[in-house]
Amino acid sequence: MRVGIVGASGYGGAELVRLVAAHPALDLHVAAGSGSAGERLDTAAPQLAGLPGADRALAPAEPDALAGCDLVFMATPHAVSAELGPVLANGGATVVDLSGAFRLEASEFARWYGLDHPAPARTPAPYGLPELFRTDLKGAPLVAGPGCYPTAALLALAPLTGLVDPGSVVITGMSGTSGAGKGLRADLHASHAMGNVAAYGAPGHRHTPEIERWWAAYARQRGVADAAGLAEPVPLSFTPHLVPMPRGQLCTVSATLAEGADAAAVTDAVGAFAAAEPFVVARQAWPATTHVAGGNGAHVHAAVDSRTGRVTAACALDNLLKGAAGQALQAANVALGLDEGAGLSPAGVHP
Ligand SMILES: NC(=O)C1=CN([C@@H]2O[C@H](COP(=O)(O)OP(=O)(O)OC[C@H]3O[C@@H](n4cnc5c(N)ncnc54)[C@H](OP(=O)(O)O)[C@@H]3O)[C@@H](O)[C@H]2O)C=CC1
Ligand SMILES: CC(=O)N[C@@H](CCC(=O)OP(=O)(O)O)C(=O)O
Repeated sequence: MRVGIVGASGYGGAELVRLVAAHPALDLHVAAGSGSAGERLDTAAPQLAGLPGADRALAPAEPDALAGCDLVFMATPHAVSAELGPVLANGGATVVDLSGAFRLEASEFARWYGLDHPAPARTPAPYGLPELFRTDLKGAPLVAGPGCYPTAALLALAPLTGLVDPGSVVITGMSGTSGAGKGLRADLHASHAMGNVAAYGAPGHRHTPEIERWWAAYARQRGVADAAGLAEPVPLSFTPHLVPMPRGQLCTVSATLAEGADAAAVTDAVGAFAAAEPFVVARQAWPATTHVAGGNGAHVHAAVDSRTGRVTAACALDNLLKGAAGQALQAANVALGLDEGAGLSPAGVHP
C-alpha cells in the first residue's frame, strides 16, 4: 500500500516515516514538506538517515505530488490539514490527520481555533482513538487523530465512566517540549524551558472541548451516558504544563467518586479496560513517562483516597507516538482493515 506523509520534515511526520519503514504492508511513496520541500528527507530529519529512501527529496505538500497514494498521513498545522485533507480524501485516499482540524464540529472548531472551517461537512471526522471508537474507524475515509493530552486524559477517564461525577473532574497535563513541534518559541528556548516547570494555556486550552466532547460520545456509545451524567459534554478543568524533557506526556485526573462506587470498582474497571487493549497497560504503580518513551504504549493506574472520596487516575504516554504518530498508524491499521498492531510495539525504550 502506497503511503504519503505530509509534514515528514516535522517531529510527528518523521516518526511516521520511521514507523512506516517497519510496517509489513506499507511503503513510503511520497514524503512532503513545506519550507523544506526540495531538501533531502534525511537532511531535514537526520535521525532517518540510513532508512531506504531517506535520501529522497521532500515533495511539495500539494495534491498533485500526492497522487497515487492509498493512505496519506497529514502531520501538518491544522489550517493546512483542514484545506488539504478533504481534497485528498475526495480523491480516494484514506487520510489520517494528526492535527486538530477534524476533531470538533465546525462551529466549535471556529470558536476554539479561531478559523472558519473550509470543509464543515467533514467535521467531526471519526476520532482516531481505537480504544474508545474502534468500530467507527473501520473503513473511514478521513480520521481525526486525537491531541496528545486528550489521548492521555481519555485513556485515564474512560474506565471511570459512571464511577465519578463528571462535573468534579480536574485534569493536570504535563508535556515534554516536542509537544509543541519543531518551531522555535520563546517558552521553548533552552534557557527558559530547561530547569523549569510552568503551567500554560489555562483556562481555555483547546484540548478542553476535545476531551469533554469525546468522553461524552464514548459514554453515549456504551449506552451509559444518562447514568454517568454524560448525556451532554460536561465542562471540566484542564491545565497543561511544560516540563523540561524532549518527549513524554502525563495526565493526572482527579474526580469525586460517584454514589455507590468504591475503590474495588475503580480498580476492576481500569484493569478490565486495559486487559482488552493491546497498547494500554494497567500498572500497579503510578505511570512514568520514561517507561513509555519510544513505544506506542499507554500506562494507566488509579487509586481512591477514602479520606476525600476522590479518585486519582493517571496515564503516561509518548506524545510523539501514542500521542501522535503511533496512534495515527494504529488508527490507519483499523481504518484499512489491517492488523491493528502492525508496525507498532507497546514497549518503550528505557533509560
Ligand atoms: N508534537 C506533538 O506531540 C503532537 C502534534 N500534533 C499535531 O500534529 C501536527 C504536526 O505536529 P508536529 O510534527 O509536532 O509539528 P512540526 O512543527 O514539528 O512539523 C510541522 C510539519 O508541517 C509542515 N508544514 C508547515 N507548514 C506547512 C504548510 N503551510 N503546508 C504544508 N506543510 C506545512 C512542516 O514542513 P517544513 O518543515 O518543511 O516547513 C513540518 O513538516 C500538528 O497539527 C500538531 O498540532 C498532534 C499530537 C501531538
Ligand atoms: C507542549 C505543547 O505546546 N503542546 C501542544 C499540544 C500538541 C498537540 O497535541 O497538538 P494539536 O492539538 O494542535 O494537534 C499544545 O499545548 O498546544
